[in-house]
Amino acid sequence: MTTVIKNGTIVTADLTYKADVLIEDGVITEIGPDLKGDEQLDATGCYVMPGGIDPHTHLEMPFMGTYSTDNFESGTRAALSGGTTMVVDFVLPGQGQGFVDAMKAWHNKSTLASCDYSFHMAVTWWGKELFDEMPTVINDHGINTFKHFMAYKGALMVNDDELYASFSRLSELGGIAMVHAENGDVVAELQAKLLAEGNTGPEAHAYSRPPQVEGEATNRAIMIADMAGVPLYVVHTSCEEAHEAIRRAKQQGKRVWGEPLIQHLTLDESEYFNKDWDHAARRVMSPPFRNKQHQDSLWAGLQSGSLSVVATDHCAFTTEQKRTGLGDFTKIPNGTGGLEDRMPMLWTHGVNTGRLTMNEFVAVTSTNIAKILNCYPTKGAVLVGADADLVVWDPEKEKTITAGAQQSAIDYNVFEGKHVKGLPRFTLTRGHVAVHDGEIRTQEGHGKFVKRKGNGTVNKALSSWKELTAPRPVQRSGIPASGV
Ligand SMILES: NC(=O)NCCC(=O)O
Ligand SMILES: [Zn+2]
Ligand SMILES: [Zn+2]
Repeated sequence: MTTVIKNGTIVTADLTYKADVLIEDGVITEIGPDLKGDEQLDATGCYVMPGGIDPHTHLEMPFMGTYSTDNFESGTRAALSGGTTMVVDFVLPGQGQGFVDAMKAWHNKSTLASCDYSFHMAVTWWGKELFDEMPTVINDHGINTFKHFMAYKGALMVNDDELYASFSRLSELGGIAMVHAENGDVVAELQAKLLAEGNTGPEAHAYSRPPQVEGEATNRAIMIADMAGVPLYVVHTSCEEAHEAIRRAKQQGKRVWGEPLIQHLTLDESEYFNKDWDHAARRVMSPPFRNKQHQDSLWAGLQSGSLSVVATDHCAFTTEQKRTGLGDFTKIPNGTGGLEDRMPMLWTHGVNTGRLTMNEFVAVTSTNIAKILNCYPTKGAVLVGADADLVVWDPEKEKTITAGAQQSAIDYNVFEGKHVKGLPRFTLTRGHVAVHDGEIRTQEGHGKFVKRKGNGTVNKALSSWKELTAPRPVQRSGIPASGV
């Protein structure tokens, strides 16, 4: 069966033009005028764009004594409802657990997915077993990105020697290093001090994680990655201090990308001062929301290209789960939702305000990350041969975000009451129409795992440069280089 999207305007990261799109067996087979298909989707007045890719989710994640509530079923349903057609989740090995063993658990959970997905691997400890397993993870299992937590001391955090060892191995193997960049030692000290002083509420979560802890760790990760010779992707960049470090590194030719979240772009720290404990605790995430100056810095980074991708870090906990931290803010499970709202919120606050062009919107929600992760143009493109992961975007469609109407399984929404203009009319996942003019038609299990090869173009360029500039002995006449 063929499907044709008719009368729309195609918007990609670099082009805007009128054409129909023909789809067969989940793939785009023709783009042009007056196409015909068995099923017809009317895109009059709409933009036909690559479906969103959210490269940062935690679905059914074991964390802080509980599991995040959205799993691959509700999480991918929420994604598709908001125009996102691929998610990338993090495999988290336990202490002493191997990569491959941990990956099996994630493959089991993800059979519920209704859109395509991929995995990053987390490096939560370091040792010979992981050193030996890294090649098979990249070459046989299709995971080329490895995340390191510089925070969550005593749990997921790794130290600088472990960072350097893992980054160096990734450099050899053509992988990409990722970091959650916060100085976990300083955070732990600040948490203890705040609690001792009687600061127990959710606002103390923000006090314990000032921009400096993020700026310091971001800069440290950049320098360690540079010494190891590996490209670096910094997740949830939330403040000017971290952005500044990334901007400077990019200007120096270092291969570094920064990822702001839609939450940090549109919600601010005043949320933590709300008198309602539940309201504030529901918004506890790391790094915390910041003030307007930091938000302006993030927007400017997206406009100028110093920041590359907008994600969600979707890690949703119910109010009941958040209440574990009543009386002690350090026990509030860290994480917020956003999968369904990322695209409409970014369109509303980015494109509708003139901060982003439509093409920039496509770049930061889909195409840039597809290139970074090495799955472009199968994903992130409107091209013949690409997967038909598409969103038919209606710029006139409006709604007010409410938890009552959301797909996520939790009982609130951090964007509650926000009005958005710009929503999907149709969302297609490999040709299957999962959202049909407001009706959700997702198919549990339709999603497939996306394997991603290592040694992408940036790895190749960086390793050529590192080889060219590597330390070499000076040849001196009469003195053997070996010193004997
Ligand atoms: N961000 C957050 O608070 N929770 C999810 C885990 C992480 O990414 O740090
Ligand atoms: Zn994180
Ligand atoms: Zn995360």
